[in-house]
Amino acid sequence: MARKIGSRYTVHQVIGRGSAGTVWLGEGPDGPVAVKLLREDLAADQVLVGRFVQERTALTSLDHPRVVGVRDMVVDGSDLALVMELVQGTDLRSRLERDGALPPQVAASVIADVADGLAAAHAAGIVHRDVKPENVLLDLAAAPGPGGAPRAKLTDFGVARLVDAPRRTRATRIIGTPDYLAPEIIEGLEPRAAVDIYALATVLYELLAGFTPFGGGHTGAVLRRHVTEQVPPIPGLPDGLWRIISECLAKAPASRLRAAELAARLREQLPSLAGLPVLAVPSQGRAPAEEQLSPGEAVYAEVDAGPGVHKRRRGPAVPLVPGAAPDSTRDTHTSLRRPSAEELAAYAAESRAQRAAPGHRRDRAALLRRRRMLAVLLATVLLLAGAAAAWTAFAAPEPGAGHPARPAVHSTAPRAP
Ligand SMILES: Nc1ncnc2c1ncn2[C@@H]1O[C@H](COP(=O)(O)OP(=O)(O)OP(=O)(O)O)[C@@H](O)[C@H]1O
Repeated sequence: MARKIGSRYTVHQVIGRGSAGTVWLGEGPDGPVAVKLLREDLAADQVLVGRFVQERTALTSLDHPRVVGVRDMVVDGSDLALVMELVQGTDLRSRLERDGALPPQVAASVIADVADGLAAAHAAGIVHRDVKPENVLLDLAAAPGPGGAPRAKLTDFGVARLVDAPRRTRATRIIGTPDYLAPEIIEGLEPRAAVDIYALATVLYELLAGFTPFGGGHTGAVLRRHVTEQVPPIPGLPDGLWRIISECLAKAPASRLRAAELAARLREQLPSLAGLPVLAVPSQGRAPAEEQLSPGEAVYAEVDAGPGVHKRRRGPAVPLVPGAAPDSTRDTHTSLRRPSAEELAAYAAESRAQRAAPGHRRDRAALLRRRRMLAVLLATVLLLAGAAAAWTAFAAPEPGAGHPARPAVHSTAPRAP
């Protein structure tokens, strides 16, 4: 069923749904387009409509091959629509769900593409603020890159900014997707370009390992890990790639690479990654349902959408606006209470205390004891094996002497007379 959007566009068919609206396949004066029709309750929000109009120039003028172009923004009666370049392909989340982790060269190439798009946006003063696999589209109509990697484009520029109207960005709330949130956002600082780098490095980690470095379990626990924990290493990951990931996941925003540097450093690695298979990484085993929250974590594990929603990792979308029904089957933007400075300090103290706790120390001591016993056992086995070999060599009887346990070795050469 065709439907008119403004005076210039017609939409025919739904091609996707997100938490902010529905994406349609459409037609405009210059050919096919994708039209994101924002939800009615968002379209009725006058503050949002005002921002929509305000942001029009910035968003429509961002023109880069690695960014899904916003062609137009339409405000028409109750319709609020973003008209976009149509990408023939799929999004990175669907690819991850279908195939699991990607070979290192393919992962690095996809992320280098997205970093190029981010570099253009950052140069134009635009921070994305919601970089995640859902917002990376794979252009399957374009010729593939190194190792057959699909060409990637970053989308949803500005949607987080638009919906993030002033009344929703009270100092006490965070909007974003917990697994990809930079620590400084959790700590209440203004999001700058470095938050996109942190989120993109998290996506790179996820493409390589099959899971995000700090995700899993309760939202409160995820946020605490971003602020207090070190990035878990990925076994078998080449050093060059690991260094890039660690630099971009630095807790201090100023220590992270810039987008253009990230793209260049990843491309330098591509030749050495050729032919490497998908890494076999054991999962972190953070089961969402069973994880027990510490008292500190419970403090900010509170989500607008209602009790229980934050317990799911990949469940129905958490809507951007309280009360709206999620219309996607995927975890997406989350609005949650930002912890105060005191709560964060309490978190760090809790983490330290947990590490120093007698139980933790007992576990560690038991582990060390087990390791020592194993080492002693191994040394004994080696010693015995060595002794047996020596005995075998020295105690071997002379040819012809015979030995009850060992047959003599007879030479087949004719004996000298
Ligand atoms: N420009 C486009 N061309 C082709 N398909 C698109 C385009 N934009 C979005 N889509 C498709 O529509 C789906 C929904 O996109 P949308 O941006 O609304 O949601 P999302 O990013 O998955 O979630 P959220 O908006 O909640 O973050 C995407 O998964 C993608 O498959």
